[in-house]
Amino acid sequence: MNKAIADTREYNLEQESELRFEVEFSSKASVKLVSGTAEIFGTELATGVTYHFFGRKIAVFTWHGCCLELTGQCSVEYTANETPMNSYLNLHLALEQIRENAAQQGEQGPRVLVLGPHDVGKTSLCKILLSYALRQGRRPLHVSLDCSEGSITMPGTMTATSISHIIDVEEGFGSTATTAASMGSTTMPLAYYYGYQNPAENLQLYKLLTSKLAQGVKARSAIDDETRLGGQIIDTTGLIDNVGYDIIQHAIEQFSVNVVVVLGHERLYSDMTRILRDKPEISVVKVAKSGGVVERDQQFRTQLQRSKIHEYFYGTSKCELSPYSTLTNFADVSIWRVGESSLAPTSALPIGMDRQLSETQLVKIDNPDILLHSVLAVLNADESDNEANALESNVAGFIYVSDVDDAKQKLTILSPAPGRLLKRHLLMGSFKWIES
Ligand SMILES: Nc1ncnc2c1ncn2[C@@H]1O[C@H](COP(=O)(O)OP(=O)(O)OP(=O)(O)O)[C@@H](O)[C@H]1O
Repeated sequence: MNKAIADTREYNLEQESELRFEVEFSSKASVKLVSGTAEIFGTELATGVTYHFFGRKIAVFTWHGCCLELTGQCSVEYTANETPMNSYLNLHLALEQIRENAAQQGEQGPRVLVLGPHDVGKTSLCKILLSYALRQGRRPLHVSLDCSEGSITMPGTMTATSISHIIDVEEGFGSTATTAASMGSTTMPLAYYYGYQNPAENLQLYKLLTSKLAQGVKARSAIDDETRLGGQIIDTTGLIDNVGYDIIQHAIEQFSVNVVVVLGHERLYSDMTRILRDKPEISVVKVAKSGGVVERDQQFRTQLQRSKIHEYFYGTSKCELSPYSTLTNFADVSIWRVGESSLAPTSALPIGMDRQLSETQLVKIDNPDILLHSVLAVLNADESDNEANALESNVAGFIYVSDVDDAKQKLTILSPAPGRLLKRHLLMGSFKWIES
C-alpha cells in the first residue's frame, strides 16, 4: 500500500499483535495510545500522549491488547498478529537469569553480541533487550559497533553508552545520550571516531578502535557494580562475509562475549556454532527475524545519516540547539586523516612503511581546501600528545567546516559550544554534509 493517508485512524489491537507503519522524511505521522498498554521497541507508551515521527519505520506492539489512534501520512501501515516478540522476551528472561546468577556469585552480567545481515532488526532487538533490562531495574551498556548509522552521535562513530533512562520512542538512542549529557550524568557515551561507513574501508583501524572501546567498557565495568551486572548489549554491522567474520571474532575476544545472538540467518548461526564449538562458555542462540523489519535502500540510509548530522548541531523538535559559527586559523589546529593507503598504491608508500602500518597512520592535512563541508571529530587528546596517542583517543565532540578561506587560511566552523576550540587535534573521516 503506497497511498498517503492523512486523517485519523483508530486501531484496536488484539493481545500480542502490532501496528506497523512507515513515515517518509518529508511527511509526519503521530500515534496516541487511547487505552490498554503498548510499547515501541521495548519502551512503554504513556496513555493519551501523542508521539510524532518522520523518516521512521515503527512497530507499536501490545502484550495485552490496546486501542491506538494514528494520524498523518504513512507510506505503509498495517497490523500483524505474528511477531517474534515472545522469543525476544524469552531471550531477555534468559539474560536476566544470567544477571541473577552473576549477582550471587559476584561476576559480570551477560555480554551479548547481536549478529545478522543488514536490515534484519539487530538495532531494534538491542533496543528491546536494553529497555526490558532497564524496566527490570538494570543498567546495561549499549555498545554500537555499527558505524554506518550513528545511532548515538554521528555516523562513523563507535560508542558505548550506559542506558539509565528510558529510550525515547520518538528519537531513539540519540536523545537518550543527550538527556544524560544535559543532566550532567556520568553516562555520557564513550565514542571513538572511525570515520567511514563500512568496516572493510579500514579494517585495521576498525579493529583498533573496537579494542579501545572494549578496554573502556571493561574499565567502566570494573569500577561500577551496576554496569558490571547489567552487562552489555552489542549491536554490530550487517557484514557477514570474510571481513565480517573476522570482525565478529575480534569483537567476541575483545568484549569477552558470552552470548552470541544470531538474528534470522541459518548459515551464520551454523557457522558461529562451528567456529565457537571449542568455547563452551559462549552460548550461541538464534532468534527469528520479525516480518515487519524493513529493508532500507542507500538513499534512505544517506538521508538518515544527514538527519543525524543535522540533529547533532541543531537538536530535535523537542530539544532545539543553536550551534555557534566561529572563524578558526587553520594553523591553530592539527587536522588528521587516517590510513592514506586506500588512496595510494603499495608501491607509492614510503620505503619501509607497510600497508598495515599506513592503515592506522595519521596523516596531517596540509591543504584546507579538502575540509569544506566535512564533519570533524574533536579528539580528547591533549595538545602535547603525539600522533599515536591522538589516534587512540576518544571523541570530545564534533564540528562542521562550513567554509574555507584558502587565501587567508581560515576555516568557518559550526560547533555546539561557543568560543575557541579547547582541543587541538581534529580527525577527518569520509562524511560530508551540506547544510540545508
Ligand atoms: N517489527 C517491525 N515493524 C516495522 N518496522 C520494523 C520492525 N522491526 C524493525 N523495524 C524497522 O526496520 C528497519 C531496520 O531495522 P533495524 O535497524 O533494527 O535493522 P538492522 O539489522 O539493525 O539494520 P542494519 O544492519 O542495516 O543497521 C528500521 O527502520 C526499524 O525501525
